[in-house]
Amino acid sequence: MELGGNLYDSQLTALLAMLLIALFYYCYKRMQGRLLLLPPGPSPLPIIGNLHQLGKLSHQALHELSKKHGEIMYLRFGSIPSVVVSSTKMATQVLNVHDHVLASRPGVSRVKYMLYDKYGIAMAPYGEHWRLMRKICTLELFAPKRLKRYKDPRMQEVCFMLQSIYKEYSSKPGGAVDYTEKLCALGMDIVSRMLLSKRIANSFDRDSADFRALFDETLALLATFNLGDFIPYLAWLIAPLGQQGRLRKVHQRLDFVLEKSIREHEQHAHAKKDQDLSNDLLDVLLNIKFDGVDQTQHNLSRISVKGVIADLLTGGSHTSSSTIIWAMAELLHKPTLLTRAQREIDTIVGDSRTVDESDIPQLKFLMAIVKETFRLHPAAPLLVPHCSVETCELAGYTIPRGTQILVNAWAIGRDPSVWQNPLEFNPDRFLEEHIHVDVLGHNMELIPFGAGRRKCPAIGLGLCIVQHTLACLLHCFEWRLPDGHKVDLGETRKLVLGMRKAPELVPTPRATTPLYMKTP
Ligand code: HEM
Repeated sequence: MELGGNLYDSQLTALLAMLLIALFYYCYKRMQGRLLLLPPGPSPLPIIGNLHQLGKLSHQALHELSKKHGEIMYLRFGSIPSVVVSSTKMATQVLNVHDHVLASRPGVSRVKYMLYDKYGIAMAPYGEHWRLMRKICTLELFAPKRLKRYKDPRMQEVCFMLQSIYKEYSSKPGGAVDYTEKLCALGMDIVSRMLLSKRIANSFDRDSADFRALFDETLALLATFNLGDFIPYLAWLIAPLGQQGRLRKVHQRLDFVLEKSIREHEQHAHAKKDQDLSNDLLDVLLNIKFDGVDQTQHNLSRISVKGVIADLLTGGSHTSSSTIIWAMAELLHKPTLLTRAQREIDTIVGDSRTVDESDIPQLKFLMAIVKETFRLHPAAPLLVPHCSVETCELAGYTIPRGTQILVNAWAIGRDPSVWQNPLEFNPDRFLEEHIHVDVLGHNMELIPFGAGRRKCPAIGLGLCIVQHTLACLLHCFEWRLPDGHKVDLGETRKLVLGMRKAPELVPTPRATTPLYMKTP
């Protein structure tokens, strides 16, 4: 009893001490805020700051707040000082004018546990390591020559998906098909074949099935809201029981699977060289040598190889599929657009072959549909958080060092001062008034891949997967909603921006459905 009482007293004292420290820190930050000219924003509460104002769809909540507080706002998420920008002008300041000081990433404890923290690319702080990783991605992994080399596996995966839609149609003509799961599997398998030469979604081998389950668990854990990420000094107190342990366990399993893949690749490296077999991206990473500070040649460290692979699987798998799912939903919502897109594809491609990636530049309306989808439904509505490496001035306000910067690409895509009838899905705007706007980061009004130093290094690949897959779906099948159904364009936010309820769709093969698809 005595021992229990003492333990209780000491826990209570520790808690009170923590709360006092938190209160002191809160007062100190408020005073500091008054001394510095910080951007305007809603008043924070002690300890949690503005977390209570985020809701489930933080991009929407921040958009609403920006209507009141302006295009640049200062908030605190727990103990994380944050600036949110919501206009083309401010995005230009962040991603172009001050890009060199705002191109770092904030540390998030879950990423430390789950992925490889600063050793990969996506969450690496701005500095030498990130520069090296970025160079490798740009010159080695996603260079146009390399992308061309992986065209066949991409085409095979798209055909595999179309075939599986046809199979499901044949087994229950007139019934809805699970096309969203097929698209998610497609996104994963295109990336995993490029990276590891194997499918992790559509595979019957046990290792791949384990990999997929593990990967899904990793993504789910990364997407879970965790108060401890925002109030790290109280994380031990508020983390759900056992969560840290679970994160560590999943990471250990992921590490084991990646380690196994690396060992297999190392074992086959010599045989591949001898037989001149084509390399996957893991082979490329394992073969990379770079100049160390002492001008000697070093291999990329093992933890960096695993970090980059984990980042590419995470960043590359669901981004493309969610965009295609949104595009299909918008087209079913406005079937005249769907028919127009099919007519265009039929004219360019005809009915004797499937769409090839090289057809895309001629499919102007299809490209406009994809841009319009990116405008209204960017997969990463707040991009990936940036962070300031030093104190700087933005639009006359002070942005202290270590501030998290969020760019609300979702809000910018709906800004009525840029887009006429912004909420209307109207691809024609990209054939008329906004014909010169691209998604490559040149035009700040449309930045689904970000812009500046940290923009997505795989824009070419992401765009190609979305445009080509969408064209194939429209070319091979007629699509309709089940009788009595309507499209619900509500959102949900996991790691990427998804549909609250993706519509069920019923396919019917078209005259253009290739014969090979119909043969078992
Ligand atoms: C439709 C598809 C995609 C979209 C919309 C998309 C979007 C984005 C966005 C918004 C960012 C953050 C930009 C910023 O911080 O300012 C990003 C970063 C990144 N993306 Fe993508 N992405 C897509 C596909 C892919 C694919 C297929 C891969 C790889 C296989 C990939 C790998 C990465 C990586 C590694 C980063 C981090 C770059 C860095 O921090 O330097 N993405 N992407």
